[in-house]
Amino acid sequence: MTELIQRKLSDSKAARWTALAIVAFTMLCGYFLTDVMSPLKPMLEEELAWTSTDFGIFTSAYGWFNVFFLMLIFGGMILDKMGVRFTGMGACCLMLIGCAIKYAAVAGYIGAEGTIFGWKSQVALASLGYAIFGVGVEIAGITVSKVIVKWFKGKELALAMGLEMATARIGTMLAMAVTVPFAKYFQSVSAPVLLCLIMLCIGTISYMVYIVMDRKLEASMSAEEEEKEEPFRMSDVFLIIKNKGFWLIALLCVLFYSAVFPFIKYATDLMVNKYHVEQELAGFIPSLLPLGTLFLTPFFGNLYDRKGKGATIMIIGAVMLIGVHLLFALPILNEWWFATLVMIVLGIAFSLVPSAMWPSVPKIIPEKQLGTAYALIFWVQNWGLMGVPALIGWVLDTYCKLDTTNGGPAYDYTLPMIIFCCFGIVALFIAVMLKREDKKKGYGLELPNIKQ
Ligand SMILES: C[C@H](N)C(=O)N[C@@H](CCCCN)C(=O)O
Repeated sequence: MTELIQRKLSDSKAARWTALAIVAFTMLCGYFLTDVMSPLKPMLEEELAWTSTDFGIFTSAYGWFNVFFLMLIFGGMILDKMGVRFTGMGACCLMLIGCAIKYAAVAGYIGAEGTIFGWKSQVALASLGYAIFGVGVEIAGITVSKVIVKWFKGKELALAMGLEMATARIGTMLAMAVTVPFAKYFQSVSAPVLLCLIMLCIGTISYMVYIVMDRKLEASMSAEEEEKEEPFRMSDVFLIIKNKGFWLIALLCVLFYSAVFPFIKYATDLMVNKYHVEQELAGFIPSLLPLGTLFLTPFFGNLYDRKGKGATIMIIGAVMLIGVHLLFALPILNEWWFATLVMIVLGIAFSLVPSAMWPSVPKIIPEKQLGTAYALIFWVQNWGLMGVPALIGWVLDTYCKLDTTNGGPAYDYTLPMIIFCCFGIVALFIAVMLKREDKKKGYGLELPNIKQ
């Protein structure tokens, strides 16, 4: 007797890891452009006469449309209604359009003279481009999360998410490492943005290849499986926001990421002011952080897949975060090697929490609502990513300025570090509540992701 066993495409190891590699590459290209302008700040000031305020306006533009126009939330709903193929391509197009506008502005093809709303036209147009790109890359982020759940649910879900984050962080590291030499080689501050545009085109082509795989995956799913998938309804949004577990994850996300991403923006300055590291070498110590997460995020993801303990991993990460910021705040061991050790511990914490947090969302929210749920979490997180750097900047200017003999600005970083530490304390409290909620509701956060 022959038994017909229908195998889904995602049951093939080669197929699902190939799908992951393709979409992770698209994210690498997106993360590259996200951070490409940071190392260029001095060149923008010298060559294009940008001020720090111009740079601040430009940097904050990333979140404008996502936060104030709720573009991310609409993106999540479109994702759940229209699927990963349509939304992913839409996100790639937005990234391309945004990057093209940004390049045209920085290269001086548009807005070279005059002002818009009192801002230099060039700054305003580059910001507009970055704001459009910000919508694209964030929607791409939630789409790729849903893609990974589609292929890896019940399998190596956390490892796959960890590898995707690690690949994306290569984009961040490339931005830090190659941008300035590239701009200097071509003697043009806009050359790295053009490189990003080319990379984004390749990233978009790579997503088109994924679309072909996605069609094949769906064709390989049994009719029964497809029928089980009910369509997304607007009322589902209320089901998500009524879910306590969802809010605990969203709060943990905004608190945790607010204590890491904005900290990185000030970390070089902290190394100079507190640990007396030379300006030229000061960026090296914070750069260890993304480097460490490259290896550790997939490692902890794999651990979560096989052994479980997701809620416990998040608690440990939050405890480490508190310890790190406390050590940076205390007036002890103001030595570069001590700062390096503490930064390595932060790298471990920054691998622990994301490796457990993102793969835990599908355990709390049904798959058909996942796009909207990830979008809502990103939206809450974007408030922190936008507001906290501004808060720390204001605190530094208002309360932490020191008198110097050489006339240059110097800061006492104790208060900002205490603020970061407080985010960690509240994050720990939320992580403990999440573990209790998991026990009550049986989400399975402490269980392995791989079903035997
Ligand atoms: C900045 C962005 N909103 C974000 O949170 N990115 C996360 C990765 C989230 C996707 C997980 N599949 C990050 O840690 O970079």
